[in-house]
Amino acid sequence: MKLAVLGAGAWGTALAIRFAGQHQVALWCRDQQQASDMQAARANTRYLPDSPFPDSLSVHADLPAAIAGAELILLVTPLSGLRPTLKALTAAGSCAPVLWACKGLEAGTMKFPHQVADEEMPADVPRGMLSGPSFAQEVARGLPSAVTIAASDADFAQRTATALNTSVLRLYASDDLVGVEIGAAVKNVLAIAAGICDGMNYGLNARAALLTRGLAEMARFGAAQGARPETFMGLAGIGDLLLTATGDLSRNRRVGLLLAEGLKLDDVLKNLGHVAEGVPAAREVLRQAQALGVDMPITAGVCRVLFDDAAVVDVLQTLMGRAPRREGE
Ligand SMILES: NC(=O)C1=CN([C@@H]2O[C@H](COP(=O)(O)OP(=O)(O)OC[C@H]3O[C@@H](n4cnc5c(N)ncnc54)[C@H](O)[C@@H]3O)[C@@H](O)[C@H]2O)C=CC1
Ligand SMILES: O=C(CO)COP(=O)(O)O
Repeated sequence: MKLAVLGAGAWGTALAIRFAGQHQVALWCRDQQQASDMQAARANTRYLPDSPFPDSLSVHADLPAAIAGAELILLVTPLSGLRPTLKALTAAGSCAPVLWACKGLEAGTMKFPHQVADEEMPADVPRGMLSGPSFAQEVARGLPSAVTIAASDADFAQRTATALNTSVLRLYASDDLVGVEIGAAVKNVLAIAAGICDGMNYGLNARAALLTRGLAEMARFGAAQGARPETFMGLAGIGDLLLTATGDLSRNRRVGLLLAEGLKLDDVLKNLGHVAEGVPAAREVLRQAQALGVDMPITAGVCRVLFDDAAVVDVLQTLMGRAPRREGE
């Protein structure tokens, strides 16, 4: 199959390398200089210096050239690039199916990626999301991983999972697109919380409680939007939550660790050198939860630390001071 991967950060590059083992892959990078550098080095020296490009991977700075003849487009910019990139695809007359791999809700609109896609893509073009526990560095190195392809069109999800499956990247199919998108957005917020918790040395008990109650929050938010409960027990729910909240390769967890050291958010983001989707997602998830009347105390606490300069000890006191309740609530 001929694939186009749009976005040459860590994740787009890792997916391009992985799928180039079996397919012809065109990797699009919006920056001409970075594209030339990658072409010359046959590697993404900025994000994945130790993972050389297979011969079947070509690099492009020109979008129409990258998507020419593509049978499937993987859109792997940060979430802020989803709408502009979909607009550019539509302007270029593309009607190839699209899978996005960016995680979050659109900043300012609270929209899920599929809602943005519904606004920007022709209605009949198949679309969905690739998500799940997958650090770019490990996927690029060919370490074993498993992720989910979700689409409202179950046949499209299954066909695409079958076509892209490799011996080191196992693909599962799901038709719960909104559930998978919610897992992806909320787990990043919870990974920031886990980083704060570990950075403050609150202990392993605290982290286990935080993640369990965080998962309950994720599932409540999902239930209010018609997602299936079992999705949150799957790769794109608890799977990605465990990885991101406990794995030190996570940028979102790192945000939390640095905040716990006392750094201000602006300095944290400057130091990171990568996108941390949990930061904009926290605000959008909380706004949407409030609009739906869903209680998300951990997300609210993360927002207080991120945007209101609240002291972590005060947020902890608020969380621990809540009235006892039944665990299923
Ligand atoms: N890195 C990882 O392990 C994983 C990342 N993701 C998701 O993939 C998305 C991308 O993440 P990374 O590649 O890791 O980010 P990154 O921070 O490594 O790189 C982002 C890249 O996107 C480029 N970019 C920014 N806006 C753009 C736009 N409008 N059009 C084209 N390119 C644009 C930047 O120049 C940069 O090269 C995020 O939503 C992230 O949550 C998902 C799974 C794993
Ligand atoms: O989504 C990811 C792994 O599945 C990557 O998480 P971070 O963006 O926190 O690094």
